[in-house]
Amino acid sequence: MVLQGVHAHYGRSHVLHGIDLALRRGSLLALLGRNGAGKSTTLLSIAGLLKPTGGRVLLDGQPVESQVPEAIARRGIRLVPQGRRVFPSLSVQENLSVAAQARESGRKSWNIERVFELFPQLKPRHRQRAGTLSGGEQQMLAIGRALMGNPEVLLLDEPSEGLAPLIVAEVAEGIARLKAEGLSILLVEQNFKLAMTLADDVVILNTGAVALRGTAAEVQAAPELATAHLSVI
Ligand SMILES: Nc1ncnc2c1ncn2[C@@H]1O[C@H](COP(=O)(O)OP(=O)(O)OP(=O)(O)O)[C@@H](O)[C@H]1O
Repeated sequence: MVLQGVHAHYGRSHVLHGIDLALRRGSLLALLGRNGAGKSTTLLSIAGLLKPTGGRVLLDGQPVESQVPEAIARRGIRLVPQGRRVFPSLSVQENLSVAAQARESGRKSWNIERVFELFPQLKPRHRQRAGTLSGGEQQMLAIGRALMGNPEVLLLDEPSEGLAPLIVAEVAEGIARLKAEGLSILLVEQNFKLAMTLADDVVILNTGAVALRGTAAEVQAAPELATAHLSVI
């Protein structure tokens, strides 16, 4: 997936100023930056929930930026939004089954059992209402819902937010497995260390523009160049 010069506005407020990035197939790109840098807006623009006001979003070389969100999802781009947003009054199983969508992807298709293999602690809770799950379980369920659409590209918006370190490690383990299976993942994170354990490539935004880009190895070699643009060290 490639973004070429993507601009976005909220009303008159111009928040993305020509974002270029390339997510290589089967890799994980960490999109970092301070609060308000434009990370969530970038994900919303890719998913079609906020229409870009300029530029292109290409999936396998085909532009998708003018399509409606449902069509973009069917093309294989799925967003796990910030704050999870599972259906609180539906059970775990119902949350997953309503999200199921067959899609020709050339890889093993997702079903509820496979989601439970990825995140085993969801299985004993399959009848429990999603609103009563812990934050970590809700995050796992939100990722599972996206997987039920058999995506090629997963957009993850701060999956570690508000979770205890042990739970963060479990979610991260699941994300690493998805990458190993060949999914392409765009990960927005405030947790720099976590992002660096998962990333192949890094893009850092500052006030709606790319401030730094490189491979994870390049950023690891000179982390101060990255952390200068972040709130946390
Ligand atoms: N619905 C909205 N209406 C108007 N302005 C918005 C809206 N959502 C975000 N913004 C503004 O757009 C800019 C980018 O916000 P965005 O949420 O993309 O940042 P972010 O990097 O994801 O930060 P955070 O970590 O706080 O979510 C900020 O200046 C923010 O105040």
